[in-house]
Amino acid sequence: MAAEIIDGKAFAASVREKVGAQVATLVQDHGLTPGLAVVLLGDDPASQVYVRNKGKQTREVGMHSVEHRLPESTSEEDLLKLIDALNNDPAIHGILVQLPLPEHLNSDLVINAIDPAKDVDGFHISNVGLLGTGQKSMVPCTPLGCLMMLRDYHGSLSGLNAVVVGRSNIVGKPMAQLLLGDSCTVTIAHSRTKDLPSVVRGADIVIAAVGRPQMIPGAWIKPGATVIDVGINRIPKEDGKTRLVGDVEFDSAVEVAGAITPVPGGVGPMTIACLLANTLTACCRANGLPEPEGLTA
Ligand SMILES: Nc1nc(=O)c2c([nH]1)NC[C@@H]1CN(c3ccc(C(=O)N[C@@H](CCC(=O)O)C(=O)O)cc3)C=[N+]21
Repeated sequence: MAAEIIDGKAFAASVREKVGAQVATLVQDHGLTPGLAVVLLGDDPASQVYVRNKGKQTREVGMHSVEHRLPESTSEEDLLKLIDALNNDPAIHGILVQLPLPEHLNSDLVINAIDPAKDVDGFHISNVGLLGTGQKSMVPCTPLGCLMMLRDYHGSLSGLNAVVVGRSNIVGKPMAQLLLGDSCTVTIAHSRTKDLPSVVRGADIVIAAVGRPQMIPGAWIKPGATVIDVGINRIPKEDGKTRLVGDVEFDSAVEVAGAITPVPGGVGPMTIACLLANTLTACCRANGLPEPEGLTA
């Protein structure tokens, strides 16, 4: 029997609706408008895709949106100056510096220059440490979106075997922390993992975040497992155009899994919705207000 399709696009719309409602309350009751600043250097194609949808959605939920597009050649000094200005701007509650940064910049240094309270990507070393020790933090958007969909589908995740394929700082590692926080038994697999198919076959939950198109076939999936496909890969079609595929071979996996997220329309839209949720959270915390409901980890 074919898997249930987890509709990330619809789920993201419901998250944005919640965000929008709580933003309206903030504006009305407290005269506060959450503000998000996105800093983009150069013209990385993946980042372009992301920015296109993001600015529009930020305004749609009633937030203040600022975009800083800088040349690829921007110096570290100039970028740090901009971050410092945004850190000190009371109208800005969230700062996102698009990754990857150009080669000549040290991304660790740049990310760690962001005020951790405004680090809506959750990439600052303080937020990484807080998440790793189970303390209140800003949680990276993609793993947060995956967690929301998993909780919605399963109810409790307690005791489930979760395999995260991919060990990046932006998805794999924080995803593993969140699943551990929800009492999953977590395995982080990667390119050097021995017998990856059998590791994946042990999973009740598979998080595919390797960045290799259609790498995980249905034959690796345990029947009935939940498959969350984080990959967004553009591959050529026969007609010379391109199409988006995930890290999972959808057509075979959908026949075996119990539930699966599609690409596009799965994790991607949830990432942007969670960025808006994090901006709202940052605004509430900055003003000593209660955490937004149903939008944090
Ligand atoms: N600091 C930082 N944080 C990020 O979160 C970040 C980043 N840098 N750099 C670039 C990547 C890329 N990324 C995407 C998010 C959503 C979609 C998305 O919504 N995709 C749609 C498809 C869009 C299309 O049709 O092309 C979908 O999956 O359905 C795509 C890509 C966030 N990124």
